[in-house]
Amino acid sequence: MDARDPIDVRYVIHRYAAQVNNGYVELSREQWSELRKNTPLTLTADELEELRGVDDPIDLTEVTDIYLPLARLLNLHFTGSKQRSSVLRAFLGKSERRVPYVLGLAGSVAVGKSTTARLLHTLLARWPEHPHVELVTTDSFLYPNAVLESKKIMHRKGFPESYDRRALVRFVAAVKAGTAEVCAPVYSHLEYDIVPGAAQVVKSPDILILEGLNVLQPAPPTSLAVNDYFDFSIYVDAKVEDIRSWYVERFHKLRRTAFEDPKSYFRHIAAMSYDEATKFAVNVWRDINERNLVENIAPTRGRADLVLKKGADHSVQKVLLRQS
Ligand SMILES: Nc1ncnc2c1ncn2[C@@H]1O[C@H](COP(=O)(O)OP(=O)(O)O)[C@@H](O)[C@H]1O
Ligand SMILES: CC(C)(COP(=O)(O)O)[C@@H](O)C(=O)NCCC(=O)O
Repeated sequence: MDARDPIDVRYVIHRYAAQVNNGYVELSREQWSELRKNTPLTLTADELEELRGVDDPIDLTEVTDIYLPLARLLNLHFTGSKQRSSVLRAFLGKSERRVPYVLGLAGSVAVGKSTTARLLHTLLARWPEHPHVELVTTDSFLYPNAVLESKKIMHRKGFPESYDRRALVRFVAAVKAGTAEVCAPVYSHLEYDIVPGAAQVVKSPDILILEGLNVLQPAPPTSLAVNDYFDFSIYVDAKVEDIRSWYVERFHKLRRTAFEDPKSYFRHIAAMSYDEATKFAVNVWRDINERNLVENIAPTRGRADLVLKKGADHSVQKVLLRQS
């Protein structure tokens, strides 16, 4: 074909545009919020108060504009995957089997993943078909501090090597396979460690939400990654400078609340002055969390099906949705 052929030129422009957007369609907050259509708000302000994380200013407008369109999209996608799985079973001449739908949720420390995860947990469980939804955070699969210390990687908590990746993959595979009860360990933010002997029992959910820093990390060669089991994935994104200030502000909030608990790993921080605590938080952010964000987490953003881009005030300003 002649390179100057107008059709060919359009094709080239289309290819270029797709490359620029990396396969995503980008929607402004206004465009996205219109996609709520008639999805009902099933949450009260008091219930939202219970779900939001420390220092997360989320309100019902954010739920209506951002999370209801997302719940609608997930409902359509969930229905589509159920149909695809039925078609496959019918083709194989096998009886129907419920295959759990797995939703991955990634992003930096302090970006607000846990609020998003808890909110989706509640909204999805309130769909008319009342699916059984379970939420698991990947901190459950961090190695205990004693193991991190023996590996000399205590300062790398949250980096890919600080997780028992195989145990996490085995856990998700067992849930996906329809196992009646699958146990996950339990992590305590207060004690900053795995709780010995404690377990979260996941009982054959219709939907599993798996939230964590590294859920979009690719697998080493010849291994499987947790995201191989995902039906849909979301990355919560914001500017590094904004997340840094959210981390430090939250640290000060925790200093006056959780850190005052005698069981808190960070109880010595409660006795520090404001300036000392700021210095401590800024150092932890810079040496651990920002480094992990830049080196490991942000590079996985392009693997997500949907990216929620937050502005400095924590509200979602843009949504990127993968088209294919
Ligand atoms: N040291 C801490 N003590 C008590 N709670 C904490 C501590 N660090 C984080 N949290 C809480 O744990 C949850 C997960 O935090 P994090 O991993 O930073 O993810 P995100 O902010 O994206 O939800 C949040 O609800 C946060 O408020
Ligand atoms: C526990 C975390 C690694 C998050 O784990 P996730 O559930 O995302 O796998 C993180 O909240 C954390 O504690 N990071 C270590 C550095 C810090 O204390 O901020």
